[in-house]
Amino acid sequence: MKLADVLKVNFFSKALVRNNGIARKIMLAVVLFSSAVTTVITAVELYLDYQGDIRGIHERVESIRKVYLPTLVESVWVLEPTQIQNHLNGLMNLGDIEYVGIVSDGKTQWSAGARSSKRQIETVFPLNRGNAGESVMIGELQVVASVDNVVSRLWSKFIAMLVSNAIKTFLVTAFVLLIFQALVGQHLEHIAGYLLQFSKNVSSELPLQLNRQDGGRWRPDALDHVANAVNRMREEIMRSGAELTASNARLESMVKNSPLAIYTSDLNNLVSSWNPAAQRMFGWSAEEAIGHRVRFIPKDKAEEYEDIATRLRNGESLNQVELVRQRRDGSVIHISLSTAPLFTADGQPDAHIFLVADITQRKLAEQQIQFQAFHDALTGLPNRLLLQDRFEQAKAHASRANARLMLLFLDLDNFKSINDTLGHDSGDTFLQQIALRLSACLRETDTVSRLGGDEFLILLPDLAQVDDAIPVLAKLMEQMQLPFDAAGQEISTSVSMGVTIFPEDGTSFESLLKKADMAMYKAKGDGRNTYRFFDEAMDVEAVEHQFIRNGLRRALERNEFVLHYQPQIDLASGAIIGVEALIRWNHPQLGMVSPARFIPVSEECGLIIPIGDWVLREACRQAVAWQREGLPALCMAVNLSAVQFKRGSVEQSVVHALEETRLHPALLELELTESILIQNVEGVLDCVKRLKLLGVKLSIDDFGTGYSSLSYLKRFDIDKLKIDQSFVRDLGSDPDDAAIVRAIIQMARSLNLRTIAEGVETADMLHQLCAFGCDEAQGYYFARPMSADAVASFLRQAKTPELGPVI
Ligand SMILES: Nc1nc2c(ncn2[C@@H]2O[C@H](COP(=O)(O)O[C@H]3[C@@H](O)[C@H](n4cnc5c(=O)[nH]c(N)nc54)O[C@@H]3COP(=O)(O)O)[C@@H](O)[C@H]2O)c(=O)[nH]1
Repeated sequence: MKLADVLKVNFFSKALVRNNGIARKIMLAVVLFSSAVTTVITAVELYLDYQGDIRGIHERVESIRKVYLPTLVESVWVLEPTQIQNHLNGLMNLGDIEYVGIVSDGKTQWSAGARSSKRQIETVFPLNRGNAGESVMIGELQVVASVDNVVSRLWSKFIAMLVSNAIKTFLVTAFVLLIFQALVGQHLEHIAGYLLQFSKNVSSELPLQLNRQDGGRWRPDALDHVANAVNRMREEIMRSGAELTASNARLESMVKNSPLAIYTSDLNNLVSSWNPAAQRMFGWSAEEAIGHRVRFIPKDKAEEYEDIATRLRNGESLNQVELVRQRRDGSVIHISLSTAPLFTADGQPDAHIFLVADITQRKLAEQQIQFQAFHDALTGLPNRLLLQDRFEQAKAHASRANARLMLLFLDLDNFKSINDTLGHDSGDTFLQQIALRLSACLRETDTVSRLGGDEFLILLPDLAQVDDAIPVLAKLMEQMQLPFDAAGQEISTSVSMGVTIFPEDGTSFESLLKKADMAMYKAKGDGRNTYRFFDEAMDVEAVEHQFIRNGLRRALERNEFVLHYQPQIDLASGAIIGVEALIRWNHPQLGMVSPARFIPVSEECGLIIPIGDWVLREACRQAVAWQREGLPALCMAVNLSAVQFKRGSVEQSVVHALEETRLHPALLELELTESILIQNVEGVLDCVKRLKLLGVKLSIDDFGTGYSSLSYLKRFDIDKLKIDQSFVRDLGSDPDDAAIVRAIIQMARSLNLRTIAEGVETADMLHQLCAFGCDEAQGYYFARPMSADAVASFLRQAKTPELGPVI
């Protein structure tokens, strides 16, 4: 815009002044400054003028003294009134003199003019005349000068100056404004317009160009600097804007693709944003959720929700709080919630952000793990941990109520053989049925748990007295004997049960459990299918049991076992035809320990397998050793445990022992118990057949105490029956025992089996046995079990005591 164009603009146009604060301020500043300066200068000028005018008056009055006074004095001396009056009139011509008068003798004698002005300067000159060398005062001259004219003149001058200065100020102001508008204002407006446009459309605006020619003497000037700064700012904003856009896009993508549900709500809990994961997690779409309160609080969680809402209102943040919510379809979802308040620019909370992870799977897994941690996987029954927990609760209650608790330790009597016979799957089904039946026998407040294998533990709480539980025990025993159906197979079983009572038998779970276990073993030992209450004697047995169990493995490693041998006599010839190998444990502290004490323990813990192998090898080795010493070949009888048949490989052990020692198989006799032959009949039968094929002999130990079935004697191809010493012991006194012994011998003869009587202690017994036709005998009457060396000596002496006219 050129100056000419600017001049076309009305000074007081909207653009220039009315809506232009800067212009107004410039105008005001120029006016005020100019006015102030003008006023000061004018005042000084007027003051100096005033001083000059007053000084002029005084000079004129002074000129009267010098010029007019001598003439006037002469005129007054000679009293020439006309001349005096002319003088006075002449004085009136002097400027600003408005009155002159001559006062003599106290009276104004002559005067000219009048005192009319408001402001006056009055001067009095004495009229002195020399006369005869003396100065005589003949009157005085009063001169009054008016100051009004001076003031009036100055006032006019002031007005003129004011007007001229006002015009000058106005013109200068207008000029300054025009110059400002031309040089600055229009460009500022242009910059303002540009920035306005830029703010509306940041990305598409070109750089700022000022509407003026480039170059010039004083360039670059402030406007160029402003324009450059605006352009730099534009670039910075565009760069930041691009970064912000990219960052926003990233953030939006993150929120959109986040596996976490992310949503925000205002302070009234109205949802303000809702990402796709929130839709997937809760079932409400963004359209349905935004602007509403999402109803995902289950009814029973209202209180918990209120608590959280209060904490949020108080500005708290929550970090990974685990909660239960419900989806749109009402299904339950477990979530981990983190939330924090959001703030406005001035720091006021105005919303909340929520980050939610779906932890349903994890929670279910945790519940599953929790369940598994406290339950038995096969039967679903509580496990030992849970039972212990319930025991502790019941104990606390019983202590307060002075009541009793009962702990029952159940063990199935024949589960091992059921498992072996029917297979593990059927065994598992069977255990599940046991669990169901046990649970059905009990109250809701009782707890049945499975310890593992075929062991169950039952807690009966709140018993007023022990007798109250007797019907429960009887019912359990009875129910367990009813047949079970496992995978289409009917199975019969029974249980042995040990019972302990709180507080009589102990107060801690561990001690009651241990004692119940002992009582259960006692029940087993007493023939199974029964229950036993714990008593202190069991405790002693159990301690010893544990002591022996702990020492058994070490005994094998340290060669603490030895074999003793008891001779077996042929009653027809009186010759020693064999020995029975009987194991002993040479215990470092207990001395020689009887097999009756440790064999059952070794059977229980499985160590009977390596021990049995050792016995076989050692017995065979000794038999060969005696032969090598030149002693007669003896038949070596070795006891086999049922456990060796069940868990070990008897056949392999026998083969190894025979191969290793080169003992003739016909000189090895294996003593089996009846119980071995009735378990897993087919398996044992095969094994026994193979053993027979090897050429070894088989005898049935303790015959008469078990099933005494004739059929298996035929099937298993048994060679000899060993009549149990319990019948032999009272042979002379108990006719029943005598009848049994005779019947066994007769039956054996009819089956072509040999018989041997064990526990023969007296000659009477021997004679009676001979009379019944018994083939062989063994007992203290002939010899006690003895060491290998003692047997050798015994054989060498070949001294069989009083066999008499043996048969
Ligand atoms: N599986 C294995 N069992 C074994 C082994 N060695 C022994 N045993 C079994 O231990 C039980 C106890 O045996 P033990 O203390 O050796 O008693 C035997 C004899 O000492 C005893 N006996 C012999 N004659 C008499 C007698 O006149 N009176 C009397 N009171 N006792 C006598 O009898 C036991 C022999 O019994 P048995 O085996 O039935 O012939 C015992 O059951 C042994 O079987 C082993 O190595 N493995």
